[in-house]
Amino acid sequence: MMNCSSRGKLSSFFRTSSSSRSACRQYIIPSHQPVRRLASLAQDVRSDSTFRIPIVDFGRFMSPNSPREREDTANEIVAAFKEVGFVYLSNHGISKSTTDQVFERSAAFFGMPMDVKSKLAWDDPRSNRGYVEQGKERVTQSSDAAEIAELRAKAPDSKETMEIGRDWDSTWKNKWPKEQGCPGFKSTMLEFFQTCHELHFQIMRSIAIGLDLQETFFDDKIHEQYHNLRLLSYPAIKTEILRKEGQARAGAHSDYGTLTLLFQDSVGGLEVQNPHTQQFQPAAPVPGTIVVNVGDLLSRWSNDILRSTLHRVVAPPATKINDREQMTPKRQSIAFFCNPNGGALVDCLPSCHDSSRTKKYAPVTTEQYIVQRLSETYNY
Ligand SMILES: O=C(O)CCC(=O)C(=O)O
Ligand SMILES: [Fe+2]
Repeated sequence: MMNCSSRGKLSSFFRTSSSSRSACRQYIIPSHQPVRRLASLAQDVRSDSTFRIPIVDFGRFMSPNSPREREDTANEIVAAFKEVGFVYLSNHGISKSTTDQVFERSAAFFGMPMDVKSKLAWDDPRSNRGYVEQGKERVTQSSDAAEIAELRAKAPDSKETMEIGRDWDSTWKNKWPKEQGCPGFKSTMLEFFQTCHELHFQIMRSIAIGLDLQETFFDDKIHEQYHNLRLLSYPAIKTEILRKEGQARAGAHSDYGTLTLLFQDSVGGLEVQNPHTQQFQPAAPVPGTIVVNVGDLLSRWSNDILRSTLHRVVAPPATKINDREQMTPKRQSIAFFCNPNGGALVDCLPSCHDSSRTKKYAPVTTEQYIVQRLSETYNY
């Protein structure tokens, strides 16, 4: 597997890809020279009937046929993030067997008895590690403590999660279950954490190119793995409960960091707000792809040129249990929340402001920003 020190040897990373296309190509040394260009806005996603989250073939970035193809792919990704804030990435280099194994170990974790999981409880937003039982988090855009507490009491998110951070942090320790309680859990999650970190690193390179920055602009600002791997489990629930006013598996929210890599099972229910009409549209699972979306810190870094788009998880088409009642099946997803380094100062990117577009936000460090957001939405 690739690590930070072997970043140059990307072809070996992609040899594990299921894509024969990427497997047989040679990695091309970055040749991008920044050129100032005006943002081009696609027009075809602006009505609800044409709204779509584009599918981008990331193999064309990682193992391109020409430097031009690589740059075109970077531009496609950035265009999607400007317009929609979301893309589906295909040929991303993470194999199906890897994600199957992560989903399987995640299901085994949530299947453990509650008293075992409770001993691993999440208890501090600075750590952001551990098990979160149903009702503890209410994702929302509100930052008013009283309003969030009321929402949490009335309509808590119907999900449980397990949060995992970098394992070598000197201050904060991951809360691992005992090996015999959930065999292979820790090693599977640690390997996946590294794999997702590496993919984030490459997507950020594509964003640098698409924003006319040096390709390596973000490298030393995102290499410390200040990320959060979140395993999500949404239990089966009567559909009528989910359809009540304000109820959802996860309420409408944006994510906090640079990018989120989202792996979902086949159940569905994820919806993304069309930023042009404010209507929520399904982001149905597309086999073999990862959903990637921009978070608030990257949006802020780019002076809102890249969109951090609201999304939520609601009831997908339901299964009937009798004439009157329907059941929404259980659902699993895995979100890898990518962040800049904790101490990185997120100040407007050089290519995102000039005399006609001034800086909208004060600089903030990643740590200040993320801890503030987490303390607002959790009850602990
Ligand atoms: O479960 C999903 O599909 C999305 C979860 C999500 O958006 C989040 O945890 O931030
Ligand atoms: Fe999210």
